[in-house]
Amino acid sequence: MKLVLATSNKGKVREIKALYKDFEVVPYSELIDEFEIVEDGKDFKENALIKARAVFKALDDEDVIVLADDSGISVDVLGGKPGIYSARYAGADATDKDNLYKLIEAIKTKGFDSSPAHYTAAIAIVTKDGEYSVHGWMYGEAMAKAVGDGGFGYDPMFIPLGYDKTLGELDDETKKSISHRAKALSLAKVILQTL
Ligand SMILES: O=c1[nH]c(=O)c2ncn([C@@H]3O[C@H](COP(=O)(O)OP(=O)(O)OP(=O)(O)O)[C@@H](O)[C@H]3O)c2[nH]1
Ligand SMILES: [Mg+2]
Repeated sequence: MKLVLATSNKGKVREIKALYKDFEVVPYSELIDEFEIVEDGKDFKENALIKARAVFKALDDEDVIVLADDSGISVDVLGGKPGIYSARYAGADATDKDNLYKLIEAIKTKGFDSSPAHYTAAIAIVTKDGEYSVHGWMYGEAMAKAVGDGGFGYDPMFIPLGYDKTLGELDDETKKSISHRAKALSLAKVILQTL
C-alpha cells in the first residue's frame, strides 16, 4: 500500500519508514512542491488532521492515502509547555537546536535540574472515504542538559521512563520500541489494514 506522508520533518520520515517497512512510504515533497501549512488547531489531533487534509487536497488524487504526524513534548514544571508549540518554541524559524536549548534554559530558570515530561504523537489518516486519528505517548524525564546526538529535536534531553540514558544516547531500535510515534503508528496500522 502506498502511503503519502504530510510532513517536512526528515526525522519523522526516517522513523515512519523504519516502522512501516511493509508500506510504500513517500514524503509528499517527492510528489509536489512543499508548501506552508498553517497549524492553527487547538490540539495535536486537529493539527495532524489539518496537515493530512491539506496534502490530500493538494495531491488531487482520489486514490491516495495521506498520513500526518503532529507531535511535541510537554514538561510538567512548565505547566505542559511547549506542547503543540514544540516546533516553534524558540520562534517561527527556530531550529531543533534552538528549541532544545530554550527548553533546557526554561527548566533551569524554574530552578530544576529535570522535570517529569511526556511526548505526544497524533497520527491522522485522510482518504477519499474518511478521516481517522490515533494517539501515542511516551513518559519520562526532561533533563536540563543535552547528552548524545541520536534521534532528533528534544531527544538529547529526554530520558524515557525505565532507562538511564537520553534518547540522544539510546539507539534507534530502542526508540522504535517505546516511542509515542511507534505506539500511535501501531494503532494506525490497524486502521490502514482495513482500507
Ligand atoms: O526530540 C524529539 N523526538 C521526537 O520523537 C519528537 N516528536 C516530536 N518532536 C518535536 O515536536 C515538534 C513537532 O512539531 P510538528 O509536529 O509540527 O512537526 P514539524 O513542524 O517538525 O514537521 P511537520 O510534520 O509539521 O511538517 C518538533 O519540534 C519536534 O522536534 C520530537 N522531538
Ligand atoms: Mg509542523
